Amino acid sequence: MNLSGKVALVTGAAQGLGKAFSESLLSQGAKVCLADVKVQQGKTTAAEFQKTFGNDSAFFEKCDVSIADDVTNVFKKVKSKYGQIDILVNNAGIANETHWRKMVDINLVSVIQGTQLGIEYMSKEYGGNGGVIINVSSSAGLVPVFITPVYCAVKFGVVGFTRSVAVNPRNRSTSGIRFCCLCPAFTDTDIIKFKKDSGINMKYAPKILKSVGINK
Ligand SMILES: NC(=O)c1ccc[n+]([C@@H]2O[C@H](COP(=O)([O-])OP(=O)(O)OC[C@H]3O[C@@H](n4cnc5c(N)ncnc54)[C@H](O)[C@@H]3O)[C@@H](O)[C@H]2O)c1
Ligand SMILES: CCCCC[C@H](O)/C=C/C=C\C=C\C=C\[C@@H](O)[C@@H](O)CCCC(=O)O
Repeated sequence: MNLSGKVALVTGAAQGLGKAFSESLLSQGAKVCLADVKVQQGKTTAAEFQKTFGNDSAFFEKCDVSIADDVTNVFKKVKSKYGQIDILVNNAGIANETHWRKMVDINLVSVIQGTQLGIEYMSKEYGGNGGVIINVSSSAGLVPVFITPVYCAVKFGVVGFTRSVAVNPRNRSTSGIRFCCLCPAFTDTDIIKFKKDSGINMKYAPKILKSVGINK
């Protein structure tokens, strides 16, 4: 696919799946804003991409998606630097059942805010070019996972929210935006290196991972 002339905003892009999505977009010609709360990792990733794809191809912006002003700010930054937004990937996420309110904010509330801002910036109805908004849920947004009930709840929420926005007749007819929800299965990134304070039952987590071929 040729994405030259297109501009993407990817949250949680410093590492893991967000980094991989960004690299794929860049390799197809898009410019990418890498938004993440991890400053050092984000800067390193941006420098790596600038070296491969060109200085103006990517930039890092510090953004904690659980802070509403940070999210508003990152959209403004992309618009002022690249002039438009065509592709939005609401990807940032954590797995932590202890700090579950924070997880709801990061994994669900920020996806809702990001999608609403995406519509504001991208919809043809408001002077944008249309495009695509991709919300990253999980296979755990489709099936129950007893060791992570809150993670499951928010990922089910992302699926329900995205599907509802996608079938809104107004969005379908006039926005020019496609709304997609990704539900990846286990992928070997930091999120499945369950930290001790994550509240995720370490007795069962490795067994579930092992059942899909990941030995942790
Ligand atoms: N790896 C898997 O098995 C898997 C499977 C299904 C879905 N997912 C989802 O994919 C997405 C990416 O996860 P990953 O696997 O790459 O894990 P990861 O931990 O490697 O990456 C998550 C990224 O999100 C960032 N992030 C966390 N909190 C943030 C915040 N408040 N503001 C901004 N950025 C923040 C992190 O700094 C990190 O760069 C998540 O939404 C996750 O739930 C992952
Ligand atoms: C444990 C979730 C942490 C986050 C990872 C991420 O989002 C990926 C989740 C993907 C899928 C999860 C599927 C879990 C299924 C289990 O409930 C169960 O069906 C597996 C049964 C294993 C067995 O005993 O055979």
